[in-house]
Amino acid sequence: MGSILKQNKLLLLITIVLSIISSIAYVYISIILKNVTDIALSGDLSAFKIVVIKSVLYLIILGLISYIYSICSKRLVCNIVQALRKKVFDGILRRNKEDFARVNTADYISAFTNDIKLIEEGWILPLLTLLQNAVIFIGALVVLFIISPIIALFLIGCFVLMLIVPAIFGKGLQDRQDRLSKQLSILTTKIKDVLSGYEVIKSYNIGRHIQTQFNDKNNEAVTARFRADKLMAASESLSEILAYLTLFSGFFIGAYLIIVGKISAGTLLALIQLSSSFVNPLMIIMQSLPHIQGVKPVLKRLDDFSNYEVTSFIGTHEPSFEKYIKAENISFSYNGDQKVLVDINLTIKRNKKYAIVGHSGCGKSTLIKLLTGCYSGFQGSITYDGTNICELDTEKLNKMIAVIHQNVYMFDDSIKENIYLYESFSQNELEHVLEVSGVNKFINLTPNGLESSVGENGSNISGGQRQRIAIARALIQNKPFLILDEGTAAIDMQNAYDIENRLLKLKDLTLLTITHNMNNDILRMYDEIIYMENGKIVETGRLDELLSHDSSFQRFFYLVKEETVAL
Ligand SMILES: Nc1ncnc2c1ncn2[C@@H]1O[C@H](COP(=O)(O)OP(=O)(O)OP(=O)(O)O)[C@@H](O)[C@H]1O
Repeated sequence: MGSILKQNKLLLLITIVLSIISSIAYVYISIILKNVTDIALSGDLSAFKIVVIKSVLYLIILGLISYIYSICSKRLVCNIVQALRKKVFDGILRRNKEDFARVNTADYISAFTNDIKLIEEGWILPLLTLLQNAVIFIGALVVLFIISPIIALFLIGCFVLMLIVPAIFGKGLQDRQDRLSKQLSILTTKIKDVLSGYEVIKSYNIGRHIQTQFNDKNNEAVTARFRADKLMAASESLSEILAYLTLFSGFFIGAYLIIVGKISAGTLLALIQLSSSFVNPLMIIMQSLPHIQGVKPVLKRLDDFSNYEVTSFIGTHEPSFEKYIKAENISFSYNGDQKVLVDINLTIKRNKKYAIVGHSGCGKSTLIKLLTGCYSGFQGSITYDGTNICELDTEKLNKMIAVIHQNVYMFDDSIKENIYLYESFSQNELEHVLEVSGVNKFINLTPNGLESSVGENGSNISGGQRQRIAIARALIQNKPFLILDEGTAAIDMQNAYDIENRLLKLKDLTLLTITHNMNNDILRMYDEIIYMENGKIVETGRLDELLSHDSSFQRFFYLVKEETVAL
C-alpha cells in the first residue's frame, strides 16, 4: 500500500494540504462566532455589518475549498483502488501454473471484488476522514488552549480516556473482518460454481439442492457481515457516548467559569463551537480507527496476492530443444503422500512422434505437466538438451511448447483472434494451419467465417470445432513441440484421424499425444508408444513390436478395442 501512496504523492499532498486548510478554516468559525457575539453585546452596528459581510465571504471561500478537497479526495480514492487492482492483477499474472492452481479461482475473483471494496470502505475512506478530523481536532485544541487552558486540559484527559475504544474493539474487529472476507470468498466460489455448472443443474434437476447450498453460504456471509457490523456498532456507540460525555462536561465547566466571572459570553459561545470541533472529530477518529484496524487481515491477503514472488522455476537459462528432453528417475506426488508417478525414465527426441497410452488415472497428464514445467516438487531430473528444467526460464519454455487439452479455453472473440491470440501472421501461415487443423472444414458453415464470434468460452461452437481452433492456435505459433492431451477426443473419428495424420507428417514437429484411440493405422505412424500403468512406464516401442508378443500393452490394446466396438 505504501508504494501506491507514493505513486500518488502529489495528489495525496494536495489533498492533505486542502484538508488542513479546510479544517483550520472550519475551526476558525468559532473565532468568528466569538467576535459576532462580542460585537452584538457591545451594540456596535457598523462593526456588526462588516463582520457579517466578512463572514459570508469567508463561508463562500470555505465552501470552495471543501469542494476542491472533496474532488481531490475522490480522485485519490479512485487512483488507489485502480492501483490496488492492478497490483493484485500483476501479482496473479506473475504466478507460475503450479502456484496459480493452489488457489481457487473464486478466491482471486473475491479479492478483486469483495476485498477491494472492504479496503475502500474500511481503510481508504476512513483514513482520509481520520486525516481531516485529526487536523480539525488539533486546530480546535490549539485555539482552546489560547481561550481556556483549563477546558483544553480537561478535554485532553477525555481524549486519553476515549483511546480505550480502539484498544477494546480492534482485535475482535480484525477477526470478524477476516471471517467476513473468507465467507464472501466462499459465497463467490458457490456463485461461480453454479454459473459454470448451470447446464448440469438444469439437466439433473438439482436446482433445489443447489438453492439450499446457496442459501446456506449466503446466510453465512450475511451472518459474518452482521457480526462484524454488530461489533462496529458497539464500538461506534461507545465512542459516541464518551464523546457526548466530553462535550457536556466541557460545556458545564464553561458555564461554571462564566458564573464565577472568569470568561465572557462570547468566549463561552466560542468554547461551545470549539468543543464540537474537538469532540465530533474525536468521535469520528475513534470510529475510524477500528475500521482501519479491522481490515488489516484483508489488506494482508491482498498484499500476499500482489507481492507474490515465484520461488520455484526461477531459472534464467534460455531453453533449447534441438536434440532431446530427458526424464530420469521421476517420481511425483500431488499430496506428498500417494505417488502418482514412480521412477519414470523417458527420452523425447526432437521431431519424433510419441503416443502415451494407458488406463484412466495412470498418470499420463501428470507426466506431461512435469515435462512442461508445471510442477516443481518432483524427485529425479528433467533436462532439455542437458540443462535441468529448474534452471530454465519457464516463460521462454512456454514459447516452445503448445499443449492442447480436451477442454480448451476460448476467449469471447472471433475465431480468427482465438487462433492469432492478438498477434499477427501472414495469410500463408493462416491457410496452412487452417488446413492442418481442419478448421477449414467447418469455417464456411459459420455465419461470418473467421470473423464469427465463438461466444463465452466457445459456447457458439461445438467441442470438436473448439479443439480444431486450439490446434490451429498452437500450430500458427510454430512451436517445435506439440502435446495433444486427448486434444482430438471431441472431434469425430474421421476428422480426428485426418488431423492426427497430417500432424504426424509434419517433419519439423515433435508430437506427444495422449490418446485412448487404439487405431492401428494411426498408432503405427508413431515412432514410439509409451504404455503406462499405475504411474509407471511399463512398455515402450513401435506398435507392431509391442503387439508381436504377449505384453501388457497388447492386453490393454485389445481390451480398449473391444470396449470401443461394444459402444
Ligand atoms: N491436481 C491434482 N491434485 C491431486 N491429484 C491429482 C491432480 N491431478 C490428477 N490427480 C490424480 O493423479 C492421478 C493421475 O492423474 P492423471 O490426470 O495424470 O491421469 P491420466 O492418466 O491422465 O488420466 P485420464 O486418462 O483419465 O486423463 C489420478 O489419481 C488423479 O486423481
